[in-house]
Formats: sequence, structure tokens, C-alpha cells
Amino acid sequence: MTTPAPHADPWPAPTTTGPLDATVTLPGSKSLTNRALVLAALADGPSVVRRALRSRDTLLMARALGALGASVDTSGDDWRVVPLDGGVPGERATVDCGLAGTVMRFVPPAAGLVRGRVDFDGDEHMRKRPVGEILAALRALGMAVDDSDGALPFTVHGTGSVPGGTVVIDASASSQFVSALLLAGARFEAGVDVRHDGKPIPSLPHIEMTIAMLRDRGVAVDDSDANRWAVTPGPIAAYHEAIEPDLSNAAPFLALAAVSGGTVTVRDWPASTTQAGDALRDLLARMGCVVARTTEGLRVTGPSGGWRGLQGLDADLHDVGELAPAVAALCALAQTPSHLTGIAHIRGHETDRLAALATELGALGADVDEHPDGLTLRPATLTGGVFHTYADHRMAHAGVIVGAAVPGVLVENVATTSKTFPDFAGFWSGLF
Ligand SMILES: O=C(O)C1=C[C@@H](OP(=O)(O)O)[C@@H](O)[C@H](O)C1
Ligand SMILES: C=C(OP(=O)(O)O)C(=O)O
Repeated sequence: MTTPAPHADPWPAPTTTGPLDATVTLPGSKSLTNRALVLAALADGPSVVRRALRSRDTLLMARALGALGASVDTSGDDWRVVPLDGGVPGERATVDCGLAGTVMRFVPPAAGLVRGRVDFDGDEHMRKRPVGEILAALRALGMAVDDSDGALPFTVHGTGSVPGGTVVIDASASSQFVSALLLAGARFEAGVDVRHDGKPIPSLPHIEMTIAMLRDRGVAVDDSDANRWAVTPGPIAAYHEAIEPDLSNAAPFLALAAVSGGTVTVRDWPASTTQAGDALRDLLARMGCVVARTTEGLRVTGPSGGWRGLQGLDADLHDVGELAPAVAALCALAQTPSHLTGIAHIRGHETDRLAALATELGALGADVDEHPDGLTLRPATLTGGVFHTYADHRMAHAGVIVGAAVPGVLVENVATTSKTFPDFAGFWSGLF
């Protein structure tokens, strides 16, 4: 078939004409890359982040840490980081968070560890994403932070050291609140002892990822009690880390096997991982796919007939909310009803994802109900039309998944996928 130009807007998503057989090598994990960069900037010597993801979120992180005084060489595939050395260059820096939760939440604690003023801002929608709990926690831990209403824009006045200690937060809006405090906590004078008080924390695998990466660097973390994490003060060892492929960004590619009834292999799927995207193995199997590990990676084969043979899904996605847009798109195509629950927090992601999914899937004919904490989808006949992305990379993934099954889906601003994936549209259309 003739593939559409990747830069067209809205972008005519390619549609499969039969079972598709592909093996893909995916770019690195955003969550692993941005943690590795923060930890390298706070480490006791230079580090290398191997096979770093080169995308908007990770380049924003590299620039933010550079603004604080670290040196991040992003010229090759392996990024070399020389840590912060005490002062913000020029005594005043600006950090653009873009739409990256990891930049807005992980960088402010590090800003307290350098001397100088750091002003944070980001995309228009970023001013609506939750961050007030962290700013209040940083103040409680001895940092000077100015904000008008617990949101971007805000300013950190770094003094070069942070007293640290015990802090109680409500992390029910985002696991990144906890990760942010743990990542820098070893460098606080008294370390940090974070206690969560509130509704259950979402995306717990991401906190496990933070803890595992701290331990790799010699930092002691006590997570023996639920809802409490204590980081002992001390150095963060320099570390050379090879970044795994982004398993959450594998979702649309594995979904292509499900939709087409073909086979897609994602190379280098780790044997064990802290990435939330690993849950795709179970979710896709429950929808009727055959999932197997091979010597090459993870192989998924869709049901015979592709999306016409897909089963709906009853799933609590609280731990893996970032998979919800791709999973919801598959559920909209499935032949039995689906109930996706536990994901109220994804209303605070790049857009209100529950509202956006209900609106955009509904506009293509999906039978979808939006609930406070999830979605119900029932079998329906979908048609083409414009699928709006609300500047959300994972909404674009949902749009192209539906487009792979239904002719005439036009994905608006598919370029927003650059948040976590370089040239997604070019890569995607190359598979058809
Ligand atoms: O720490 C991280 O790298 C992330 C944590 C999760 O955030 P929430 O806890 O806000 O869902 C996840 O959805 C996001 O994509 C990345
Ligand atoms: C929620 C997400 O991103 P962020 O890191 O900006 O929170 C996401 O990628 O799905």
C-alpha cells in the first residue's frame, strides 16, 4: 500500500489488509532514561546512560539538569553525564518541563541541592498537572519554594543543601511524587523518610523501579512497611546503565498483532523488569492473543480474524495506567464488553485520558461509558473520522490502533508522539 507522509496533519492512519508479520527494535524507556539521568546528575562521579531514549521528555530532562549545572552530552546513543557541582551557572536558571511529569516532579528536589534560583514552567496543559504535594513536601524538608497555587510556574531557591527528614504526603494523584523525593533523598542531610497518607498510590511498579535503581547505585532504601520509604543519607554511586526498550511504548506494536491477526515480536524484551509495560503480556493473553518469549524477544500472535476475534477485558489498571489508552482502543474493537477500572488518576496525565478516550472513541462509533475511575466499552461498529490527541502521545497510540482496523481514521497531531518516541509515524507506517 502507499503509506501516508508522516507529517500530514491530521494523519491518515494506515489500515491492515491482513495478518501482519513484523519484528521491531523499540527505543529506550522514558522512565528508565529520565531516572538514570537524574541519578547520574546527583552521583559521585561521571556516568554513562547507554542506549538512552532520545525524545522530547528525555531531552527536556537533559536540558533541565544542564541548567542546574550538570553536563549531559546527548550527541551519541550513549549519554555521558558529569554531575552537578554546586552552583547554578549564572546563579539563575530556567527549566522547561514541557509536558513531562518526570521533569516537573524529579528536578525540583535536585534544584535544592545547588546554589541559585531555578524557575520552572512548561506547556500550557502542564500548568494543570498535579505537583503541589511535592512542592509542599520540599518546603517541609527545608527547601525554599515559591508557587502561587501549587502548580507551574514555580521557583526553587537552592542553597546547596537540603535538611531532609520525615515527610507525609498524599501520593494518590501520582506515584511520581514518591519517586521524586526518593531519587534525591540520599543527598539530603538527614536522608528522607516518606510516608503516604491517602487513597492507594497508582503506578506502584514505577516506585519499585526507583528503588531498584537507587539500590543499584549503593543507596540504602527501606521499603519494608507499606506506604513508607526511608532513604539513608549518603552518596549516590556513579553507574553505567543500559536502558531497556520502552515496554509501555510496545503497546501499539503488540496491538498491531492483535488487530491484524498476525505476529509481532518486540526484540530484547527483558527477562525481568520493573517496567509497568511488562503487564502487556498478561493483558493481551487475556484478550485472546498468544504470547511467548523467544530468543529474540516477546512474540505476540493475534487471534484468527484479528480484531474480529478479540475478547473484551475486565481489568483494574491502577498499577499500569499508562497502558490504558492502548488497551481501551483494543477494547473498543473487541467482540465482548470490557470494564477498565482503577484509573481515576489518568485524568491528571497528559490530558484527562478518561474523558479524551470516551470522546474520541465514541466519535468513531464506539459504545463507551466514562466512569469516575474508568471506562466501560461494549462491542460496536466503528467508522473513520478525525481522532483528536489533545497533545497526548498515548492518545495518538490509541488512534493508530483503531486506524489499523478501521479505514479512514485521521489522527490529529500524531507528531505529539515525539514525547517518548522519535519519528513514531514513520516507524509505524513502515510496518504496513
Ligand atoms: O515515574 C514514572 O516514570 C512514571 C510514573 C507513572 O506516573 P503516575 O504515577 O502519575 O501514573 C506513569 O504513568 C508515567 O508514565 C511514568
Ligand atoms: C503519564 C505519562 O507521562 P508523564 O511522565 O509525563 O507523567 C505517560 O507517559 O503516560
